[in-house]
Amino acid sequence: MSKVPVMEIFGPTIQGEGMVIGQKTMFVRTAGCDYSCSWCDSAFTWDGSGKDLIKQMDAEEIWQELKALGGDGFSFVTISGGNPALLKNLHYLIDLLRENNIKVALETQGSKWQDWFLNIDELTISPKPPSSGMVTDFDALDMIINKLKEEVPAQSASLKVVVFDDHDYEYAKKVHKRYQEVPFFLQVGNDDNQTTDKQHLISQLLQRYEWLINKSMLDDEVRNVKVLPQLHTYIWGNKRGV
Ligand SMILES: C[S@@+](CC[C@H](N)C(=O)[O-])C[C@H]1O[C@@H](n2cnc3c(N)ncnc32)[C@H](O)[C@@H]1O
Ligand SMILES: Nc1nc2[nH]cc(C(=O)O)c2c(=O)[nH]1
Ligand code: SF4
Ligand SMILES: [Mg+2]
Repeated sequence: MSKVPVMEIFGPTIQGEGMVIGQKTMFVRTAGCDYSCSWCDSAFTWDGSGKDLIKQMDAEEIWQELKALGGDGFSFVTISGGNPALLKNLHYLIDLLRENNIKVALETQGSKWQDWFLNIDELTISPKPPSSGMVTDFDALDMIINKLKEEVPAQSASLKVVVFDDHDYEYAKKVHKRYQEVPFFLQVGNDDNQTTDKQHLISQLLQRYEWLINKSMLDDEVRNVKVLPQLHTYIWGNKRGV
């Protein structure tokens, strides 16, 4: 059977980000990423610090672990990473979840295509702004968005750009203009993803959220946008596995 590297399985919790924010969901976080964003809040999936936690698991083992944690109390699973789009054989898990009437969401940065994207109910593509230190391959992203447009209903995919500063905001606008027909989300960047001082973190994040709201509300060129925080950080701060 085909195995994939799993970093953590957790839940039930709320989806804290993007198009289905607030949704009760389980999470499967895969290991490994082709990027190394300066502010990655899940760097343990790729920087070596979490390597002892990685388990090679097949679809059935992951499903059993999800059920052991979530019992009968879930109908939604979110796959994140790292970049789960590096894993060609993830389709075994996606198919097994769907056979069990589970809706599947997946988070990826839009650097790599997999044919199984077409079987994801809620696909979030999160291209990375300049503050990440990464450079977007717009040829790859064009290809991904075009394929999705041809094959699946527009509502099931969305673009989510994390914004830390003015440069990131300009980048986000460029992405929105390029793919106007794709639902577009701006997300507040967390630039202090190590602190355990939750109250301080929340007040910082609220200020950043207000900044991002003000900026986009005053911008006539950005009309159809949803501006969101990372909701889970307001409840649990930088805690892992929530
Ligand atoms: C950890 S990534 C994993 C999935 C995929 N590699 C990606 O980046 O889309 C999940 C989401 O968290 C976002 N994220 C990571 N670090 C963040 C931070 N410090 N502040 C806000 N969002 C962050 C990413 O932009 C992405 O949308
Ligand atoms: N609650 C919760 N919501 C999330 N949405 C996206 C997450 C991620 O790390 O991909 C995430 C996460 O780690 N926790
Ligand atoms: S692409 Fe996602 S997982 Fe990879 S480094 Fe960037 S934020 Fe982290
Ligand atoms: Mg996260």
